[in-house]
Formats: sequence, structure tokens, C-alpha cells
Amino acid sequence: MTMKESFELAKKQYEKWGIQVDNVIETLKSVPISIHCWQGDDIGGFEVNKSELSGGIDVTGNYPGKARTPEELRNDLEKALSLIPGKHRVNLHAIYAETNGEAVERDQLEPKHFENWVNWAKEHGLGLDFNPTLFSHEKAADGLTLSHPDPEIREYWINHCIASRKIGEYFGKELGTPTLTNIWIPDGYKDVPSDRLTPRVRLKESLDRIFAEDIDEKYNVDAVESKLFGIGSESYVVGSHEFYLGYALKNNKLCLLDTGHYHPTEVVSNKISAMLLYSDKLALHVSRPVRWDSDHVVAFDDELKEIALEIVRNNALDKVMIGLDFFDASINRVAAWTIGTRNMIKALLYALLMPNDHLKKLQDEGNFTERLALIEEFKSYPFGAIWDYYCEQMGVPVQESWLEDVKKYEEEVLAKR
Ligand SMILES: C[C@H](O)[C@H](O)[C@@H](O)C(=O)CO
Ligand SMILES: [Mn+2]
Repeated sequence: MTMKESFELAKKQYEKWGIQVDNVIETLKSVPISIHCWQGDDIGGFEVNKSELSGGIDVTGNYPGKARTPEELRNDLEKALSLIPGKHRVNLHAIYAETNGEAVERDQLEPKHFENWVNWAKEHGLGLDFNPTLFSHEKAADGLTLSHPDPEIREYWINHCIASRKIGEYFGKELGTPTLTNIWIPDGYKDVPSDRLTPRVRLKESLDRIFAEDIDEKYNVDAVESKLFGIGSESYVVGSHEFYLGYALKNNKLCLLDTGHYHPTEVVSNKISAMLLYSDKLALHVSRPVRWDSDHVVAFDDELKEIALEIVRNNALDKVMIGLDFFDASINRVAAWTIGTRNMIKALLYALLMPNDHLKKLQDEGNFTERLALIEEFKSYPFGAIWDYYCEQMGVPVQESWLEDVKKYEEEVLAKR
């Protein structure tokens, strides 16, 4: 049977339930995923005076071929993008600035340091997102930045965040699609603090200063990312979920939920509907925590499907900005991007192919037997035939055949680094 025939058969099965597969495919095409550049070089960046990775995060593994220059990183991203269906975005950190060999302090970064990225994004029809980098720096050596007791250190990071928002604005203007500029800070304490409030007061004041700078939301949208713990901040994190939830609601900012930043049995899928009742938009860092915030490559697992289902069922495909955040150096990095991003898109397709209206009705009628039966039966509906057809239509390799491209790229490019 040809792929088209399998698709047509599968389509009939979904159409029995009123699911318009052609419309689903059109919808899927329109959803951009923000692909994080930092999977390609283990969050190294290209600063002239590069510091060791810090901030309580860690990348493990030493698979050969990591990108050493912006050109290599862009080439690797291009390779991954050629294996991923759809038009997407690339998410940068401030440490990916290109300063022509000149050491530029982070509070002095300017749009011109990202010109190459913008030209590249234009060439490939990509949107860009951005993040100030408040780690891997001597001024963050004690794990404190925007909540630091020393006002000079706070000032430095405040200015870095303001500079970053201006870079985001520049991206948005140049590329005709608003940039999401997300602030994540590592601040916290290893041991039980004697004062939880004061660092939070300082963080709030720093954020107020950062956002006082008027930047057009047409071009730059701000997000704040909370965390539960990190290496060295096991007992207390200043920017906790409650801290940023309150801050974002009061100040009209987006909350960014990283799926690795909650208690092990606490799930982001259960937060989406609640949070969307009170704010128009949300942002995600989809990751895969294995026992801790380990940032494993996103797998097509139950929680990923549930996140996608929540986005679809809440009619929120344009309200939830989906970004990825994982970094695995134990496998081919281009493959890591490809696997994780394809899985995110697959999960959205899976969610769009569920009889969501009917399931909702069953719940309201109290028909929980049928609700469970259908959810379970749909797990073995011929979803794969639709996914394969989608990949083919979008001009990217079908099933695992993309691995051949990655192997060839590894042989011809990565292994020679
Ligand atoms: C590099 C990222 O900004 C970082 O992973 C952050 O988003 C995070 O999730 C820290 O745990
Ligand atoms: Mn994150």
C-alpha cells in the first residue's frame, strides 16, 4: 500500500468521528515551535571571555561534533530544520552574540551583535526569540543576580535585561513577528534561608526597573520563567512559581512554564487551563525531567500528549508560545533537536486528531466509561499514517529515514570538527 493509500484509509477512520483531517493538517502547519539554539553547543555560547556553564544547570555527555562557531551552529540548525516539518522559530541566548573578537560586557550588548542571526533568520523565514543570560559569568558566580544584596551587581544584570529586551525588539521589527524575550535567573540558596522575603523584594524591584523601559509589544513580548530548585539552590529559589505567577498577572507579562521546573509529580498540563483563565497568553519550555530537572530530549510520552491536548482543547494554539528546552551532549546534537521537535509536533497532531468535542460532551453527561474507552481506543488509531503523510507533504523525511541524513551529516561534517 502506498503512503497516500494508508493516509486515505486512516483519514476515513478519523472522519467517522467528525475529525476533518485536511483542516487538522492546515492547522498544524501554522503552529511554530521555538527551537532552542543551545542544544547545539551545550549552552556554551560565543563570548570572547567565555565562563564555565553555571547557574545550577548541567549538560552531561561528550558526543563529538558540537558547534564551535556561530556558522557551525547555524549550519547544524539548518540540518535539523530540514528534517522537521513546518516553519519554526529559533530561540537565542545573549551568549550567542557575535562581537568580532571584541569582549563586550553583557550590559553593553546591542542589536548589531545579532545582525548575522537576523540575516540568517530572514534567509530561512524563521522567527527569533531571545533570553538574557544571567549565568556563566563572574558576576553570577555566587548564584545571585537580580536579587543580589549588592546593588552594583543587580544594576549590571538589570541593564543586561534591558539591553536584551531591546535586542528582542530589534528581532521583532526586522522579522515581522514579535520576539518572546524570556528572563530566567538562577538565584537561590543551597541551604534553608533565614530570610525568604528580602531577595524576593529585590527581585521584584529589579524586574520593575527592567520593565519600566518602554518597549513596543508589537515587536517584543516579555516572559518570566520560574524554577523549583537547581544545583546549589536546592532549598530555596527566589523566582519561584508563585512569585512569577503573581508578578506576571499584576504586570501583564507572560508566565513561562518549564516542564522540568516543578515537583516530580506536578504537571504543566494541569496548569494551562487554569492560567489561561487569567492571562491571555502563556509560554512553555517543553523539556523532559528524569528524576530531576535533567533536560532530557523531549519524548512522545503521556505528559507531552497531555500538554498538547490541553493546548488544543483550550483552543489555545495561538495563546501558548511553545518553546523547547533540553540539552543532551550524550547523543548526536542534530538528532536531539530533530527527535525533540518532531515529537512536539507529533503530539500536537495527536491532540488535533482526538474527538475532543465529543469527549467533552461525554464528560458533561457523566459518561465516564465511554470517555475512558474512547481515549484509550484512540491511542491505537492510525495516527502514524497521518504523521507520515504530513512529513511527506512538508518535504521532510518520513519515519526514521531522517536518521540517514543525520548519519551522513555526522560523517561529512560533525566528525571532522
Ligand atoms: C538555558 C535556558 O535558558 C535554561 O535552561 C532555563 O530556561 C532553564 O530552564 C534553567 O533550568
Ligand atoms: Mn527553561
